[in-house]
Amino acid sequence: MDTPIITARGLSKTFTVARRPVAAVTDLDLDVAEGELVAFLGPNGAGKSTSIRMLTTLLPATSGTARVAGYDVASERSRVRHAIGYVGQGNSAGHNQRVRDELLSQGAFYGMTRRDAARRADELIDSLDLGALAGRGVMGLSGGQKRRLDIALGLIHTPRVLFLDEPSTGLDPQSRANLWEHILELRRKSGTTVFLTTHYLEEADQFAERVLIMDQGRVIADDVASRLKSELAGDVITVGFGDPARAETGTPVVARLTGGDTEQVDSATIRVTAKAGDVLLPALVRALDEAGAPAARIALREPTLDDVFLSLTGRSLRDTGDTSSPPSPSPESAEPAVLVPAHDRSESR
Ligand SMILES: Nc1ncnc2c1ncn2[C@@H]1O[C@H](COP(=O)(O)OP(=O)(O)OP(=O)(O)O)[C@@H](O)[C@H]1O
Repeated sequence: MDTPIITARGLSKTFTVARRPVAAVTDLDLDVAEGELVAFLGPNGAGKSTSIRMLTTLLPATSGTARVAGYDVASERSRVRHAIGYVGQGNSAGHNQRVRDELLSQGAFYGMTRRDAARRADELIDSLDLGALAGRGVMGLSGGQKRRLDIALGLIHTPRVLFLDEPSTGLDPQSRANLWEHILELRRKSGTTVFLTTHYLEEADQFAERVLIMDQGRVIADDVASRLKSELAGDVITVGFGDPARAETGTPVVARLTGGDTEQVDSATIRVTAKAGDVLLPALVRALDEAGAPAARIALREPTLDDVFLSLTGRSLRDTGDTSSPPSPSPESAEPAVLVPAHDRSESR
């Protein structure tokens, strides 16, 4: 990798809650290349937002170091802030300006001339499909429209890196798909590095070039989604035998061929996980026939990132947190949706 645009070494954050230490992030090591699209995936409380908030200078680390766009997040905060865009979990609902004026104000925060800000605002209005809304008040926008505006606000100063904390949480599926189209299009055009957190497994799987899975403050997997799935989880094979006696005869055959632990679904159905299950299936069918326990039906499901999480932690991502609705932010973490360089409200923490 050429000089990474984001690096972290041993980055850690411990909060004190009711006089007890809470290790939110432990020893985060990270290298992100310029132009990469990286997703942080993990259950509620895994430490994703805390990591992003440290990388964006919103929160000082307890220990460790990080550099973003060539600058140290602790000693060169202002330079980091000028080089990055940050869109947090909140949204811009509280603002009462019109959409285009909101963008111009954001440009002014970054010290842009009015002319430059206007040119860039119009560019973003165009590429984020906000044209019909440019003269509308921010308050009246829908959730998806507000998120698109947030992203435009995060990009007004043409940052090299864009951090998005759960950009699509709370949006309906159509607005999520639309938002992603815009994120991908922006990337295609500008090559901006995008680092985001999400609860949605499918999003990370489909759009991220690299997925970091976080659990209990630690990164437990870091690779392209397809390799995580093929190497850390297997295909899920479900074999239905039609009757329990046949299942009893067939189960050891399935276990031997797949080398996996079989799991009983019901008295006549078992499930097992196996690598390259599609290659295994014909032999499995033959072996069961020969053993006198022919399968009545066989289903094969390719692994998901949830299976990866399950194989790494023994828990399902879907059980460990609500993946469909936004978590309520703790009062301590309440902050603006979009970072502006003038606000240093997290400095003292
Ligand atoms: N400001 C804070 N004060 C005290 N504890 C905090 C604070 N912010 C986060 N934590 C704790 O740190 C841990 C990690 O939280 P964090 O918000 O980083 O997780 P997350 O993976 O982003 O979760 P979510 O998906 O719910 O946003 C949790 O135990 C959380 O309660």
